[in-house]
Amino acid sequence: MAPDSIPPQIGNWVLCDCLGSGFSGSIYRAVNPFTHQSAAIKIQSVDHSCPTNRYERALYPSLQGGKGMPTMWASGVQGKHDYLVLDLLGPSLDNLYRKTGKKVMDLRSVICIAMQVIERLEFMHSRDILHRDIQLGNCVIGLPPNERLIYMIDFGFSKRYIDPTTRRHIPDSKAKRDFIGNYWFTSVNVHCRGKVPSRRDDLEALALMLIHLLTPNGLPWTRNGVPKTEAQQDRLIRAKQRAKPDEICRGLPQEFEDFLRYCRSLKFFERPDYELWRENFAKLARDHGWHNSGTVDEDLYWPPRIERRKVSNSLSGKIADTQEDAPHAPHPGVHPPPAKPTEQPSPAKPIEHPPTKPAEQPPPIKPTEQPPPAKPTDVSGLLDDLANLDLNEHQIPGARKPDHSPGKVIVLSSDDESTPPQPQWSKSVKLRRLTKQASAAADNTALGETVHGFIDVLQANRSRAMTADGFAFLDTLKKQLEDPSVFIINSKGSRPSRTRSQTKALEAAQVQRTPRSNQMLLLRMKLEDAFNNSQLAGLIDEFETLVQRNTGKLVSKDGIIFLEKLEERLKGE
Ligand SMILES: Nc1ncnc2c1ncn2[C@@H]1O[C@H](COP(=O)(O)OP(=O)(O)OP(=O)(O)O)[C@@H](O)[C@H]1O
Repeated sequence: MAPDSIPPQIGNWVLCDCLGSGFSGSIYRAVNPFTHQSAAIKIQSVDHSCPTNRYERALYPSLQGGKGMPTMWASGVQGKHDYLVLDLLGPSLDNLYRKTGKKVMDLRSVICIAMQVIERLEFMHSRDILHRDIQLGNCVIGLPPNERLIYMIDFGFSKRYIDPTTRRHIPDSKAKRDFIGNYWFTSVNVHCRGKVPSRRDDLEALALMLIHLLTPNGLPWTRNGVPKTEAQQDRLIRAKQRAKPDEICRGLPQEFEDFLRYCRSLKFFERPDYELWRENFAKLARDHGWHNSGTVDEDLYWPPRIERRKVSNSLSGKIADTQEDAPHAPHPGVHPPPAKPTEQPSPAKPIEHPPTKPAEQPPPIKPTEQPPPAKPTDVSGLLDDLANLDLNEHQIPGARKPDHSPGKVIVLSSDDESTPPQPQWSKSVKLRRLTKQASAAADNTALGETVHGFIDVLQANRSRAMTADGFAFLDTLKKQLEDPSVFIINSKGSRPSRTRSQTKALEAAQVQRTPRSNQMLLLRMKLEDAFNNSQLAGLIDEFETLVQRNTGKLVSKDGIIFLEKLEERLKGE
């Protein structure tokens, strides 16, 4: 049952058991009393600092109808609760893997996962969307009869990489950026080098996930759990960056090392050859005598049926591990603490959106019933395995345990937020409030207002130093501006571009100045020339980099002028 702070019914959906909670909120099984349809409802406080439900809501329509993409049946805001109603699905690969109690997963299952997830990513990418948080917990299987199908979930960090208006790929940037993703599988380029994620990075995360599944005790940098201090994070980054493909893939079929190398060889803009890699993995399966695997995704056996001789052929030395029935060594990692909803429900009317396209849906069940058990199939052994799996217990995984997943990470900055001195506190509170306002802003004018408030806060304090809260505010601003599917561009926001001679005059003026203020001046010029929200977001990114480099992260007078100009641009003044 939902806690008191969450109403027993949201929209047309009566809440039942809690399925899990994560970074952004909680997920409940829910039933529509009128149609008896069951679904999963993902609930997030509208005040959440990272409104991932809003981002997901904007992206889900583009993914509807795709194989292994959950259907969004409804969504809206009721009182303080932002909700998405999604297909009810089964356990995640993480749950299933741990349930087997093995140290490695059998090769056949890993190949099936590889082929299915490559297909999912191909589909997402064909719809212009990057997942950006590939991990075991975000791959789930369906409920019977779809228990062999892997679904992708959690698009809270996803992003369009093709601008819907210009149809251009997002630009690469040399500016160091904060990392979004998870500690374990996010690619080296994104996690360790601060690069902009693109299609290649989704695939690299998959490659690392597959290698992790085949490695006793997992990838080397995952063995100490999720880093809690900055020093631990740095150590993890170094270990990930240093690990050579041939070292982490030692003893595995060559395809896995080749796949990792292939992902790392891709250029930022390059389209991965999904078909080639599905075929490579299908061939690997055929080489092991798993002939049906040519048709790939129908062949996911779960939990893995260990075919001893075949696995031992290719994974010499690992077979002993796969057959071990000893209690499973904990699979290291950490989950972010579950978000505890604290808001009182409000009687506000829910806004429901009809689903774009109905998809395979588990048969409707009454609120108190458990979903039906797996039906017998003619695939030998599958039934036994599913019976052992105890799906009833695990299709409703409950609150996820700590220490089992790479968790979701948004590193905002290295600023120390702990125990701020007293005068800093009110600055911090104000900045957080502004961040909330920015994330709730519905147009550029409202965003401009928050920039105005931001300038006031910076100037009202004796120090114009940027704190972690300040960077968090700018990051929210960027996120709003970067995502055209979420954000509405203010029509007054466009402005005539400067003439060539004006630009020349400005360029001439800037050489008279010091190099750092040159850069800030240049940024101001670019601000005037920017013609869409996404460009403004890029400039805020550059602004942050410049401020980071300043001694004490001070915002210079030129920096304040930049912010004032930004406010003007947003308000269309
Ligand atoms: N459609 C669904 N059906 C059944 N269970 C689900 C569904 N979606 C999510 N879950 C469960 O809830 C958990 C959290 O879901 P999700 O990853 O979407 O939320 P999140 O708050 O973004 O979590 P995270 O912190 O992992 O990013 C999942 O791992 C899964 O166990």
